[in-house]
Amino acid sequence: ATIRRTEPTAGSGDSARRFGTQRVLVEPDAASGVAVMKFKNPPVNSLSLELLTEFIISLEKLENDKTFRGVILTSDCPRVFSAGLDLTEMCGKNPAHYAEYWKAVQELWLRLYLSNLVLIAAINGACPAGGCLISLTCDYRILADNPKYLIGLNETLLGIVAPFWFKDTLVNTIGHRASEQALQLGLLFLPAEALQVGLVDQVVPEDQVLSTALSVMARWMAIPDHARQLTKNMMRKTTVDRLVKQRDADIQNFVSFISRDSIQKSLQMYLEKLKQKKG
Ligand SMILES: CCC/C=C/C(=O)SCCNC(=O)CCNC(=O)[C@H](O)C(C)(C)COP(=O)([O-])OP(=O)([O-])OC[C@H]1O[C@@H](n2cnc3c(N)ncnc32)[C@H](O)[C@@H]1OP(=O)([O-])[O-]
Repeated sequence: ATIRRTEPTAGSGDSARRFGTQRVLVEPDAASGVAVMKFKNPPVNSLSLELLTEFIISLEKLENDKTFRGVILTSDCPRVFSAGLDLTEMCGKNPAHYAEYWKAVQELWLRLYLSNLVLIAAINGACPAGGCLISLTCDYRILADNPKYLIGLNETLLGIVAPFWFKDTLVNTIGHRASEQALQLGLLFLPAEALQVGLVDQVVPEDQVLSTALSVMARWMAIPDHARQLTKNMMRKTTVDRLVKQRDADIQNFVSFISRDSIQKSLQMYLEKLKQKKG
């Protein structure tokens, strides 16, 4: 059954009113059935446990509200869509924390990848690693044309390995050979390169990212939901089932990998490098 929450929703006739949480702003438009969801976890929208949790709650709320058929994911932070998984959640913590964190990452991916909603990523900033993964779960990706807005699964550059379901999501989008290179080299693509390899569907001037997302959304919304949803399910369910079948093993695997001294050292060095870069 659908649980209605107390905050005003577009269904209550208050379509201009924002709702959401501290780190996930939701701008609903009841008339069109589209909500814009903006990540607001400054400075770089790293996917902390809090952001993941709030993201899952906001998504569930929209999924349960029949008013909404489409969601545009974008960033409220200037220049960054999302810096990916929060390195501080994976560094210097205990195994129980790593397990809880990883479960939340899995949960978000599982919900996004098979969402009944039309999801469009309006990528208005840098989009590495986990940020790229989120965009890859969407049905369509639009990237702002700015040479600073690199996108890709760069995990190997940090000395870590993208899990098999990150890999599957990439392979489903750009194919096996391109993924093989992109993953091993930890490639971060410039907008034109991302477009060429099929990592994004459109590159547009920065000030047109959201308006383009809205017009693309109109096209997707013109398709009967039922047929579109079943088709999406047909395309993606096998990939999702692979993780569902071995969720616990995947958590164990992550915990033992991330707890290794050598991995902790590389992550700490990477974080240090990020901090020094600032000065
Ligand atoms: C098996 C696991 C799979 C892993 C998947 C992943 O997603 S792994 C993730 C892989 N992700 C990456 O490789 C991306 C790493 N990040 C970047 O490349 C850049 O931050 C940027 C291009 C996103 C933005 O550039 P910019 O010049 O606008 O910003 P800036 O660089 O000056 O940073 C500002 C502050 O944010 C901090 N911080 C940054 N990222 C993270 C993070 N993920 N987490 C936590 N903190 C992070 C940074 O230290 C600094 O902190 P300070 O000094 O204020 O205390």
